[in-house]
Amino acid sequence: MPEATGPIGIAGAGAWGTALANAAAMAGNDVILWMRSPEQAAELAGTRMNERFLPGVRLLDRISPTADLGRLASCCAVLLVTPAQTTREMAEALSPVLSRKTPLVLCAKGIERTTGAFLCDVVEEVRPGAPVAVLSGPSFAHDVARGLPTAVTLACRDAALAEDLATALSGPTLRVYHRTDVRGVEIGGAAKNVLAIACGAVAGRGLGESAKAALIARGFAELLRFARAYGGEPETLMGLSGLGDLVLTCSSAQSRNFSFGLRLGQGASAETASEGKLVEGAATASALVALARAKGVDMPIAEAVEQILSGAWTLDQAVDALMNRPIKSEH
Ligand SMILES: NC(=O)C1=CN([C@@H]2O[C@H](COP(=O)(O)OP(=O)(O)OC[C@H]3O[C@@H](n4cnc5c(N)ncnc54)[C@H](OP(=O)(O)O)[C@@H]3O)[C@@H](O)[C@H]2O)C=CC1
Ligand SMILES: O=C(CO)COP(=O)(O)O
Repeated sequence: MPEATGPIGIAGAGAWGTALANAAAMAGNDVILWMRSPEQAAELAGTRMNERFLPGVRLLDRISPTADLGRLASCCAVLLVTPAQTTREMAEALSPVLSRKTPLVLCAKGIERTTGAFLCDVVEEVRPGAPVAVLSGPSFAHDVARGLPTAVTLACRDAALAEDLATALSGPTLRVYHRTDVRGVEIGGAAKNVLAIACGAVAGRGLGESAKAALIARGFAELLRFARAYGGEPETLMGLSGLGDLVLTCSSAQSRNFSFGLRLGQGASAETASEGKLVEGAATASALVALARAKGVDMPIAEAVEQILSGAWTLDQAVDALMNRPIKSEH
């Protein structure tokens, strides 16, 4: 990354984009925070608050909110923090704005639903040869924005760039580790959301803490199998962006994926359980399961989530199906 040659750009001013803007500013960077709505940009510039997505958190002075995508042209790196399913359209919009050398850091967690493509591959299709990185790990936006201690992983195939980006974004309360295993890091983030829906459903149905722990452990086995089949390194999945994020998301009602599952478990329909919030696991489940099937990877928990979301199974049928699988060796 060209050192200190410009501000950090953030595309997307939802909860995570806003939290990352504050974290990047706290790490000593000027930050340009882009959002699509000029009204929202004016409000953020005036009040220095993002009440809709991150209530109670003040934007640091080094952050410039804008609705002008062209302002990101001056940035030394841009973090893309819009929902996973908007990655292609955002990469296409950013492509003419950014220099070929500007790294795009993907912060969404998911798989493109319509094509089954990993998000890095989507971006490489749109910006062939331009640097792409992934930031993922256990990190609730509210925790990061409140300056609570958090650790995440940033992966880029270019090891030196991964280190530069991790260093630039690390601050007093956000610690960014770096890796070159882009695929492993993005798989961890995408798959844990689907598994968190299952954990939430178990909690919502009152099936007990033991069942939840079993789901986390067996879900992690699924994650490892899937990652191995698609070229992720097992060590990555054992780290922050795999096990770390799986445990966080599967055990807290702060997670939108877990809460969505919780409401499913309490009897809500898949249509109403999101309560209008972004639930990345629901958007990614069918693509994850299709990719698993294509390589013969056994992912019974992810399959059960997909069957519930598609309306093919009730939650009770899913539990029966999981409990009545043939007895086998654990590993
Ligand atoms: N929240 C968290 O704790 C964390 C979230 N993430 C990941 O970050 C990603 C974003 O999540 P989060 O910020 O929480 O989501 P939010 O729902 O809080 O915000 C989504 C943002 O994306 C914008 N957006 C939606 N669609 C488009 C589009 N088509 N073009 C441009 N902008 C768009 C929204 O703008 P508008 O208001 O105009 O619709 C909004 O600013 C997800 O993939 C999530 O998994 C990762 C780690 C932590
Ligand atoms: O990814 C997250 C924490 O690491 C946020 O999870 P949710 O999208 O489920 O809220």
